[in-house]
Amino acid sequence: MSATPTPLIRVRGLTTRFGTQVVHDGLDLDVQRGEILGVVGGSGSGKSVLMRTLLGLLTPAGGTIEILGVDARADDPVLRRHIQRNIGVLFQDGALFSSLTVGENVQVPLKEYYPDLPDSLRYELALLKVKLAGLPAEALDKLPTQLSGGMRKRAALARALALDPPLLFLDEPTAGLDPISAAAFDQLLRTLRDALGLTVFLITHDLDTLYAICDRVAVLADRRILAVAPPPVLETLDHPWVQAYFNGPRGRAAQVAHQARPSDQGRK
Ligand SMILES: Nc1ncnc2c1ncn2[C@@H]1O[C@H](COP(=O)(O)OP(=O)(O)OP(=O)(O)O)[C@@H](O)[C@H]1O
Repeated sequence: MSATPTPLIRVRGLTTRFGTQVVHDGLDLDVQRGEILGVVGGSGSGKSVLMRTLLGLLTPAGGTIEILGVDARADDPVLRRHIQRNIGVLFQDGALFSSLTVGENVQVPLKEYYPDLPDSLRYELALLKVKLAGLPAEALDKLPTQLSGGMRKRAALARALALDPPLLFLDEPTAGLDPISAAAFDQLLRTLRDALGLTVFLITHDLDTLYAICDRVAVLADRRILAVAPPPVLETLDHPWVQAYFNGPRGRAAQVAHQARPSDQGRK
């Protein structure tokens, strides 16, 4: 009998609400080790609330959340710190400290978790992460305002990778990027996943991203996860939002573009 692999994220019966507004109602989700899981859903369907709840920034009304095999709702600071130490997060706006250089931004988590690390080593580690995120070494001494939007995303990614987390959360990383920068960012994520064995929870509206790099896509609709499957399977799902999203004009264009790029197929 073969053992079923333990998912890196396991959510059961999650309920979240703000006052009388129910955002999630009995939501279940598994994210498997090593996969890039895309999360899609209409505006206001609760994608960001889900991510913030998984990160422990919002308290749900009910349900269980396990992250890296640990009960993420346990009232235990040691467990909470273990989870925080092992996840990287890239919020939608990048959320870099504007008064710190890119290098100093990347060093923030290193300082927090390894305060005794010599400055020179911390600097070298920050440089490594900046290069890993595809930025030139010169970016290290720049302020976020001195970078383009795409470079800022990469700087935020470098900071998210500072502690070599096995699990990465990204909220719309390609929002606001031009199509070329967005495609380059997608490729970077895929390369990092392949090289570092990362598991990625990725909220996106970007259909190109879904087809180019996501192994599976979770559809958030009607307050729960309606389905989790590769995009070609979701295209056939009989649900009005899913049909409008995957088989609308933009969805069709992404499908055609994906079919024209056979290199995308081999990575699944
Ligand atoms: N802090 C909050 N207080 C009250 N309501 C909130 C709060 N955060 C989110 N909501 C509500 O929860 C619902 C889900 O919001 P959420 O930001 O998760 O949507 P989303 O799916 O990420 O949308 P989008 O794609 O537009 O970013 C919305 O109705 C929103 O107004």
